[in-house]
Amino acid sequence: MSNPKGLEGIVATESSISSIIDDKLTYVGYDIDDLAENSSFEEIIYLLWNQKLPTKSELDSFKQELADNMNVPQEIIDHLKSYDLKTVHPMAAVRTAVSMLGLYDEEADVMEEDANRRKALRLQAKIPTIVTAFARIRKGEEPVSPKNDLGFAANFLYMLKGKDPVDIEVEAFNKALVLHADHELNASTFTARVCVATLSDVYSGVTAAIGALKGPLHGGANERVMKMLTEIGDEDQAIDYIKEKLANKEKIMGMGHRVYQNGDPRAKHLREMSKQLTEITGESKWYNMSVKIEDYITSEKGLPANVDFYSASVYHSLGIDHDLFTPIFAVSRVSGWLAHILEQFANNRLIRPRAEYVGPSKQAYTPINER
Ligand SMILES: CC(=O)SCCNC(=O)CCNC(=O)[C@H](O)C(C)(C)COP(=O)(O)OP(=O)(O)OC[C@H]1O[C@@H](n2cnc3c(N)ncnc32)[C@H](O)[C@@H]1OP(=O)(O)O
Ligand SMILES: O=C([O-])CC(=O)C(=O)O
Repeated sequence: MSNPKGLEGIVATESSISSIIDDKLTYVGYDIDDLAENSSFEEIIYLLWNQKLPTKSELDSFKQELADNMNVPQEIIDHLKSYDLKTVHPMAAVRTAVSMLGLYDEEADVMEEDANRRKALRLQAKIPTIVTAFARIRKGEEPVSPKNDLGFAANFLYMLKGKDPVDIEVEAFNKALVLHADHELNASTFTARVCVATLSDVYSGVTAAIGALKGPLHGGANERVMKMLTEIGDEDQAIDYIKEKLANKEKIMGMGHRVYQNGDPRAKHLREMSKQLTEITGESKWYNMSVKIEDYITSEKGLPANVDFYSASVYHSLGIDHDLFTPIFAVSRVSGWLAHILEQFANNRLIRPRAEYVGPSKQAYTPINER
């Protein structure tokens, strides 16, 4: 039995949602560079779920449907308020609240395609409300209801900060959402597909995926990148800090990728945004430090920056708390998870690989009082 560690290189399914071929990323065949420059995040969700770009009227009504579904049940807000607000990580809060959402959805266990699509829309619309409500509650502030006339990216920033965001913030945040939306069979998407392939429900699939995204080898890296930059503090200290980490065999967060050999095509967009935004905030040191680290790791270890590396200084420049970076990843990636869940249901078979047994064999059983 062949057994590549971490399933490296194994093709586990067919998919028509996104592809990574020769270091190029496409969503439904559209190059990520074109989408990043031109699309709204709502257009991307529509594309991933329907395998086509929307017309203007399709997009308008899709945006309206999302805006109409953003409110979450008061019971969930009350539940968020009941957590230990000093210690609970927002990613754990979101994972729990998304699972709870299923309890308040009458269609949670209805398995028809139309019902699954309706649930997908409700989930996509409500996750930003959950993330921003928790962010405010733990600061002693009341959650802010979404504004029906704002787009998805603007609404997130509005609900987070309680004031209308400026255009450059909305533009940057929208682009970050577009860049994080889907990524072939990454660990959290695979988790979602494995979960629903048992014919479990959409809420279970997304809850499982959030759990997988939370880890530092996956979506949790973006928060750790900012922790590292903050620890370094001064750009002149960056290389010494990195050398020490490498000498201790520690990984540099935001660097390296299982699939890309010559660089993650999303990183250059985030790098440019980081440059622009840190100039505006007067904190170019975060960008300069990141460039130094990237150059060093790339030349010393041949490892490219991944999507999590520059997103850290982008979100920091937007005034977002560092432990919200991974929940924001989930706000975007849920669009991809849901697309994959719908695709899995459309052509389902249980996902059940094998393990190569390497434990002891032919053991003689010893009764408990003789051990
Ligand atoms: C959205 C995302 O999920 S993007 C990824 C986010 N995660 C991170 O940024 C965490 C840091 N990066 C990593 O841990 C890895 O590069 C991963 C998890 C992304 C990919 O890992 P894998 O393909 O499994 O590679 P693996 O971890 O086996 O590393 C291979 C070699 O490169 C080294 N390496 C890989 N990434 C790094 C890194 N970031 N820093 C230092 N060394 C690294 C490993 O130590 C290992 O070296 P060795 O062969 O001498 O033992
Ligand atoms: O594809 C991966 O392994 C991780 C990643 O970059 C993503 O999920 O965006």
